[in-house]
Amino acid sequence: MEIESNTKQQVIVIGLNLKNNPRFNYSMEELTNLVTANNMEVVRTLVQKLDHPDAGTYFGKGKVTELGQLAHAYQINTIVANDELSPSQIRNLSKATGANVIDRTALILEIFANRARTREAKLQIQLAKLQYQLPRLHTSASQRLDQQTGTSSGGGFTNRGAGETQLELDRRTIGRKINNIRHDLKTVAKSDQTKRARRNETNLPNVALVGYTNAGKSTIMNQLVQRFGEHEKQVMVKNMLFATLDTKVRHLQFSDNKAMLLSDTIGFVSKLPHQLIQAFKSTLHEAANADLLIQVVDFSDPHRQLMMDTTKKVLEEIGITNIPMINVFNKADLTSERYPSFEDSNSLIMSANDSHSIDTLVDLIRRKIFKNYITKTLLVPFNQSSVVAYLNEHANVIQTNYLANGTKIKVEAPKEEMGRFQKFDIK
Ligand SMILES: Nc1nc2c(ncn2[C@@H]2O[C@H](COP(=O)(O)OP(=O)(O)OP(=O)(O)O)[C@@H](O)[C@H]2O)c(=O)[nH]1
Ligand SMILES: [Mg+2]
Repeated sequence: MEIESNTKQQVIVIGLNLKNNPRFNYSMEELTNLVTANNMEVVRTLVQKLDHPDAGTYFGKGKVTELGQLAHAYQINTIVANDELSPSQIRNLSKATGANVIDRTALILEIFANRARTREAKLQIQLAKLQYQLPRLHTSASQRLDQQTGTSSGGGFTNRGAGETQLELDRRTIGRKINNIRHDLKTVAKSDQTKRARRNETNLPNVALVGYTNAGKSTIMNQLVQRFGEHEKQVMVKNMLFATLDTKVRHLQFSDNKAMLLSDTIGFVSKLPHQLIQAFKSTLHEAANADLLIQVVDFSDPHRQLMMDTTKKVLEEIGITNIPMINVFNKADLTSERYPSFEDSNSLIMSANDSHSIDTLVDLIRRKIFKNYITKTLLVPFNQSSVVAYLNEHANVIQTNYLANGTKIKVEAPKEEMGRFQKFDIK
């Protein structure tokens, strides 16, 4: 549900531009989007150029004073920092400004906590939050963060009363909770593995949509499911960061009896908290096992190259390398670019809302994943009609003729599959 803008919590965002980082503006813009995604509103932005963050207060002394004055003048009681801060930086900055200080990691964890829907996603985010809180147990800022999160997400320790939660949070309790969650996650992972094994048995090509959050992955998934899958299996699309938090796999069936599995995955963002990397790893099995990755990029975003770099980095971080990838430069309808068109043979400029674009994308995907298909003409004796029936059901039958000595059938199938019918081969 949307909350009216006047009820949004107003915040000041702060960031350090270390050594004139060329990605700095992009990361500040991203932070603003993350703040908005967490139903808060950026009122002011304050940045400082430094070579290193101040070990005690993140910003340098003069800037901290300026921040305190700004917070006072605008009556803002929450400050969001663009980096992960140490517990003492949070404590000192909070004390010096009189405001609650949240760092980028806590913000992302908070968004995830509010979005998580499935049991696995909820467990993963609880685990990440506990790992974040463990070294911060005694900071006043973490108390406030606990109080905020205590009311916002379901499941686990967070749905108890805020005061009670704080009292309970000693290291031992957290340690025990972490163990319990790990145990629960193993059980969930086991049932997922079974499902995955069942899917792998089908031997279908696996294609995964990956990329930066809000690029249009789920929209593309829905367009493809609508045409080639079961209509009712649409996934959620929303104009917000991290709309998708769990991988969804759909079976797509083409009219020529070829089929594939398509996975929609969680979106990426830069400087992903390391506590969340494991969560990403476990929800990205499908991408890790894919035969083809489709990287979806918001082509209308001026930072698209940095977003692609982010995707590359996150994929590397979670160990997904060496899988063939095509690029979909989506949302071209918001630009003056002609679409659908190819930037190069692996990069399609398109719009998910345009059916011609979707056709072109499907062609591209099919060219990549059905490379191993070959066409043969077979002559199957009439007493082996089950072979003809099998081919009609599982392969792409292009032409059938009934001759005196059997059924002549021109058929397209994967090379390995075709080997089984070699004895009927007449060409
Ligand atoms: N104009 C335009 N909007 C698009 C296009 N594709 C997607 N959108 C919109 O972009 C927003 C995000 O789309 P999603 O499909 O949810 O994006 P996503 O990549 O799945 O995002 P996450 O799940 O957060 O990673 C939605 O408001 C879509 O309607 C497009 O080609 N053109
Ligand atoms: Mg999505």
